[in-house]
Amino acid sequence: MTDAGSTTTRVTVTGASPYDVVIGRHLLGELPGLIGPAARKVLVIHPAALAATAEVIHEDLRAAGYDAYLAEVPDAEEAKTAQVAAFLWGILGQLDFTRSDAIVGVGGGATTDLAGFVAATWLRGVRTVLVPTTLLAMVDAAVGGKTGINTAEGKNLVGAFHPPAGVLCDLAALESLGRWDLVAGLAEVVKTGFIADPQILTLVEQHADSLREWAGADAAPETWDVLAELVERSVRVKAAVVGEDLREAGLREILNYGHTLGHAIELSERYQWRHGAAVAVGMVFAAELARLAGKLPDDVVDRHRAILTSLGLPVTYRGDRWDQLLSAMRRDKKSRGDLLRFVVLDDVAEPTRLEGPDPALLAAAYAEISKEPPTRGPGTPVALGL
Ligand SMILES: NC(=O)c1ccc[n+]([C@@H]2O[C@H](COP(=O)([O-])OP(=O)(O)OC[C@H]3O[C@@H](n4cnc5c(N)ncnc54)[C@H](O)[C@@H]3O)[C@@H](O)[C@H]2O)c1
Ligand SMILES: O=C(O)C(=O)C[C@@H](O)[C@H](O)[C@H](O)COP(=O)(O)O
Ligand SMILES: [Zn+2]
Repeated sequence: MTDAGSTTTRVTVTGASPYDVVIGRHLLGELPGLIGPAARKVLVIHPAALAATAEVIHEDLRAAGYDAYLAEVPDAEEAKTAQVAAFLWGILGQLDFTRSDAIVGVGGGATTDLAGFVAATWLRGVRTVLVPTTLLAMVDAAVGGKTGINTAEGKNLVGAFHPPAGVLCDLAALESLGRWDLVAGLAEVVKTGFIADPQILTLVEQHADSLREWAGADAAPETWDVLAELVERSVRVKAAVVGEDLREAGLREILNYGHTLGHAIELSERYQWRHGAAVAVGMVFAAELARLAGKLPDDVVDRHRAILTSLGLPVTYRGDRWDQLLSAMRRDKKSRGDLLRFVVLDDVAEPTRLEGPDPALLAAAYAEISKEPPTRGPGTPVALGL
């Protein structure tokens, strides 16, 4: 237990409908204020793992005078399907939800992506408040209004830009978060460091051991303090970027660093790898690509491997999947026609784009990160990607 994050920080995301990302502890009391007086009905969407938190929210909202309802959805990527979205549309329809009503998403990034998507599409858009409960959702998924679901062909292929009315990052939620989910969230934190905030990289390098061994409620106060600073720094970067470019016309693409290959790996693994683990491999691939293109110095590529490995994140992927991965990467949202486009770095905090790289360059970069396919013997950890 700790009092880290006991002070409340508000980061405003600017744009047509500005909103606050609130970071602190014991924030649920802020929910009615964010939902606003116009709503009468509120649907609280959550996975089973967050049932107790969702029930507290449900009771609070009822006490505040709302007609509140709970909808439990499948865990993790199982939630990000057209079938689950349709299940929720059915509930909203049966409950006569109108445009003045609201949706609350409580959970990790998969839940907030789904809840945001359902809010974006119900009656072409209703108010949504997000309560992220994983590190990854606090620093990235719940902020910025990118919502979506997967299809059989790939990750997040269906979605909408629909900013929330507010985001509550209650750090106390991280007390119950498992070690590998914390580490997966750190991959996006490290991404933010490489694209925009070198101090994040320094902090992670200094505290990698205690972060990797995340002990939740039993973590040392110093580890909590570092985590609170990492959340705030990451949210500030994300807020600044999406405040300037909500619809990913240009600048926002930098947040996709490592995701071109990362999403292809997630598809290849049928979503049994954590998102952050796939993005970790994707960042090393992007770094190798930039190095081979004569952009990125060797030491920055080495720094990618060192920092990700120190957290226990993967930096290689099986060598026998290249054709499949290349084909999946063509459906990346940054592609334009036949042109594959990658976010790469010229240096730390100097993101740029590499457009239409030579296929031989891509294959050479992949050779730098590929390894033999794993043997699935007894004791081989599967399904983690970590
Ligand atoms: N929209 C965006 O801008 C954006 C950004 C980054 C990632 N994403 C998406 O976010 C998803 C990954 O998010 P994630 O890493 O949070 O995964 P997740 O939502 O699958 O959650 C990981 C696991 O943690 C559990 N969990 C959640 N909160 C918990 C808590 N407080 N205590 C214990 N267990 C808890 C969940 O039930 C789940 O099993 C991916 O679908 C990715 O595409 C979206
Ligand atoms: O907010 C963004 O923009 C991002 O790209 C953040 C990513 O971490 C996130 O995984 C996002 O969902 C990827 O978006 P996509 O457009 O590549 O599906
Ligand atoms: Zn991501």
